Amino acid sequence: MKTVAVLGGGIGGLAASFYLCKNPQVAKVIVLESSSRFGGWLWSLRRSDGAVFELGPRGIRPAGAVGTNTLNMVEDLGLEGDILPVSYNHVASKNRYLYVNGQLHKLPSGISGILKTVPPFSRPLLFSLLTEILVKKGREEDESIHSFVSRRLGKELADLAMDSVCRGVFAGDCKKLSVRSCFPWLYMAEQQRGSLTLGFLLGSGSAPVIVPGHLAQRAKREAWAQWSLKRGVETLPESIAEFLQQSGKVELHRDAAVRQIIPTTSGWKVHVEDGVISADHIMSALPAKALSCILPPSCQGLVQQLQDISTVTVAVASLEYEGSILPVTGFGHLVPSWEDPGLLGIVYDSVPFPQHNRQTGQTTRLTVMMGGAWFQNVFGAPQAVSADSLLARATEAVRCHLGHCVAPSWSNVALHRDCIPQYHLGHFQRVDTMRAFIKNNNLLLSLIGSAYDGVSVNDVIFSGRTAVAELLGSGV
Ligand SMILES: Cc1cc2nc3c(=O)[nH]c(=O)nc-3n(C[C@H](O)[C@H](O)[C@H](O)COP(=O)(O)OP(=O)(O)OC[C@H]3O[C@@H](n4cnc5c(N)ncnc54)[C@H](O)[C@@H]3O)c2cc1C
Ligand SMILES: C=CC1=C(C)c2cc3[nH]c(cc4nc(cc5[nH]c(cc1n2)c(C)c5CCC(=O)O)C(CCC(=O)O)=C4C)c(C)c3C=C
Repeated sequence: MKTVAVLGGGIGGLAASFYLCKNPQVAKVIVLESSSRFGGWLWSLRRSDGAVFELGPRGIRPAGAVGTNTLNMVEDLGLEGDILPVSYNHVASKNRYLYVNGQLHKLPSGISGILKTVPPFSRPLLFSLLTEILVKKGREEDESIHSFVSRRLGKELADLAMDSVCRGVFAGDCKKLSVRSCFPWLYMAEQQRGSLTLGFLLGSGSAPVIVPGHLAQRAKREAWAQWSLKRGVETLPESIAEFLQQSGKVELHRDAAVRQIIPTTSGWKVHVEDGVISADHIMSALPAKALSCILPPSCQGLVQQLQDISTVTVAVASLEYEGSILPVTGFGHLVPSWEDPGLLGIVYDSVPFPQHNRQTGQTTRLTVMMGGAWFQNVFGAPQAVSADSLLARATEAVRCHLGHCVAPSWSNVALHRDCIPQYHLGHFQRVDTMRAFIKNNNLLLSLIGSAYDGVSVNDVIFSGRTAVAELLGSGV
């Protein structure tokens, strides 16, 4: 019977513990989290008047195997009654904007959208998609997202669309991010079908098969594009923690920073501030740098690779306005890096999730996100930036982009240091090298969380499930 130490109580560590806990081969799970709360970046600021402001993820996509897997977990936790779905027909799914040349532009959607020229683009999307079929397959093992999309679909789509999408998923620079690691389905479509258009039409890659439960079937039937929970997405880690607590098999430790881990002949010694814990196996759901700092010198090969995975800092300004202030309606808008490097975009939170508005009176909730890969250049060192200057920058963006000059009635600024890993060129090799090091040195260690195999909440939960299946050799 195994004792497994799970390092990190973000959604990755909690998801791994959830799957471990359900497996009869596991006797005990010890979760060690350095901060005073579980959930990591899943963080919902709840006000006493009922308003909810998401400081991290705000909507989770149900699509694909990883989306189905998360919904199965949500159903298992009994959270079905708390779900807030947003369907593909909802205005928040249909209307997404780019802020280009000082104006908001609705992105093309539906068949008619790809047939005509829609500004800021200079030709119909269909033209780029058809000519793409004739483009030769790339020969590089990896390529930046910008280079890949320029080569296949043209520089305009790379500069406008992909530049913005990378800021809205990785807060990152598409000229540095790896297409193979950030968008594996794009890479696979070219590899297997020789074209993104054909890959999209005919399918490519081999997705794992996850049997959908009732909730995932409902999501498909009702065509959900994304979902949240009544009291915010933080309800998910809270419910997992409650489930783990009730299992009787799991010890949950907050304020328990792991200082060092040392391999022994049969497992590990895990050093925390006030003692040492023995474990047969470690699942690390820590940020890559945090893991690199606690490994012993004998793991130098692993330490260097972990340190090479960089991260970026994002400032999140949550703003509440009285009344309905938006000139357009939709999910929000993204800003390409050449338009304004420091301002990533604005999410119109009250459009997809009006249920999170204050219960009395009409309000508009917005989130302005700033920094990312451009943080240092635009704002300077994160530790020296004041919340007031970030708030001023955020309200200025609302004035400039949305034409609303009145100050917000409530605001909150959060600085998320090193919150999102950057899968730069060669990331897949780094991850392969690390896993080979672990295998060759017989280390009883699994690497999970956003640093390796995908940054979305779904990917991170799935990484926990995969690690447990690999450890215990069975379905979970
Ligand atoms: C602003 C923002 C918006 C996002 N939006 C979306 C979105 O819309 N959709 C989506 O799918 N994803 C989104 N994401 C991404 C997603 O939220 C993250 O990738 C995911 O939550 C990462 O989970 P994790 O468990 O891997 O890491 P983390 O949440 O970073 O958890 C790691 C944990 O380890 C702990 N820790 C660190 N060092 C130690 C130590 N020495 N000992 C013990 N514990 C330690 C930390 O305190 C933390 O709790 C967003 C992220 C951010 C920051
Ligand atoms: C720190 C990372 C992120 C920032 C900054 C961010 C800002 C931001 N995002 C949107 C719009 C969308 N984001 C979507 C999904 C999504 N966003 C992030 C991270 C950040 N977003 C992640 C990790 C994901 C999950 C991606 C996945 O594969 O599931 C979506 C949904 C995507 C879709 O349905 O196609 C939208 C839309 C804006 C406007 C914004 C503003 C700065």
